[in-house]
Amino acid sequence: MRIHEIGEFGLIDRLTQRLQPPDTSVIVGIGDDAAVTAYAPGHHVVTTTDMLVEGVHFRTDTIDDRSLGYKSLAVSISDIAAMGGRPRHAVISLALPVAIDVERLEALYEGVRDVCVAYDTHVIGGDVVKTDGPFVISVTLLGEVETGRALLRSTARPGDLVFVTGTVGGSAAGLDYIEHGKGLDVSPDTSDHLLRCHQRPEPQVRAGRWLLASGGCTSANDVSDGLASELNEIAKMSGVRLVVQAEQIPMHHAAVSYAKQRGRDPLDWALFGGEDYQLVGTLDPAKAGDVQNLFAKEGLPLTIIGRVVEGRGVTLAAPDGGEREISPKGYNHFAE
Ligand SMILES: Nc1ncnc2c1ncn2[C@@H]1O[C@H](COP(=O)(O)OP(=O)(O)O)[C@@H](O)[C@H]1O
Ligand SMILES: Cc1ncc(C[n+]2csc(CCOP(=O)(O)OP(=O)(O)O)c2C)c(N)n1
Ligand SMILES: [Mg+2]
Ligand SMILES: [Mg+2]
Ligand SMILES: [Mg+2]
Repeated sequence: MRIHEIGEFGLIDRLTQRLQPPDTSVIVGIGDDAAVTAYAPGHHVVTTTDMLVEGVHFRTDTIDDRSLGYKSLAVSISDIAAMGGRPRHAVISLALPVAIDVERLEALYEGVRDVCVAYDTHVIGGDVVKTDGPFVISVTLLGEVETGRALLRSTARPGDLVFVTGTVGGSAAGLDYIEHGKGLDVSPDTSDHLLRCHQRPEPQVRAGRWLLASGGCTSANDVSDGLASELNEIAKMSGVRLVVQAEQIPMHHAAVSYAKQRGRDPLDWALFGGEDYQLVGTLDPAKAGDVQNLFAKEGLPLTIIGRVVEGRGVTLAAPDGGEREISPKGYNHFAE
């Protein structure tokens, strides 16, 4: 069905029908000039926004519409997780080429509902406009964090340990598989994992909440542009140098085995690929053991990959003792 058959308001009705009902934090939801929301006492509001543009962030051959809906919010939920917060309310704006099928947008909103249910988030409004350009999805997400407790990029200190949650490199491996992997003999387990990493990233809200609660996390950032870029952000904003051991960087065996089939170094995907939506940051060395025990008890993977020293920049150390500088190369929208 074409959008002109139901009009702007018909479309909004069809899409918002797919969302979960609002909770008591939504005082005025979809339907009025603006939404009114309540936040828990003793909390600050955490706000983040990101755009996804067809051709830049996705194509119809790289992701299905329902996963795209899921991922559109997941990338913003990840930023709230990196602040140690809880996601609460989302605003979604769509710039739509007039020929786009309504059914595609309905599938998109089923994915939006899936991720909202999984992360206890409510869509409280949005906007739809037509465009002669590409399909654009813009998400603004509001969350909450205990007053004065947000995890920052700027507070790592010499002596701290560097950690990363989960595994990295899987999303870039997934995109490579979509674009180049079809003729290769890749096991279903491997392709399932890589596709899931790229198309259905799971933002690390629980990890962020435990990092905050532990009192042992001295800085955090989420991995959207690649580990190299995110580590450099922490180093720059904290005025320190991070020394990372290459062989400690956690990569899933699916990404490692697929890289071998492609004749690629999986470490390049981990460092420079991006879209892993894991958390990277630093721990107070006196509390790092407790944080590791806590994460083990909660079944949340966390790996120590290096340490913080005086200076600036990021060093990658190899097992043979060799060291090289890791520039903030990664996904950069305006790189040459
Ligand atoms: N057009 C803009 N106007 C104002 N602030 C912006 C703009 N684009 C990005 N920022 C801010 O710059 C910072 C870094 O952005 P970005 O690298 O996109 O962060 P992230 O990778 O976590 O999404 C954020 O605080 C973001 O809000
Ligand atoms: C078709 C397609 N090409 C390339 C990519 C890879 N890619 C696009 S944007 C991006 C980085 C993350 O997006 P960005 O807008 O920089 O998010 P932010 O850092 O603001 O969170 C990556 C790795 C992709 N996902 N899909
Ligand atoms: Mg951003
Ligand atoms: Mg971020
Ligand atoms: Mg980016």
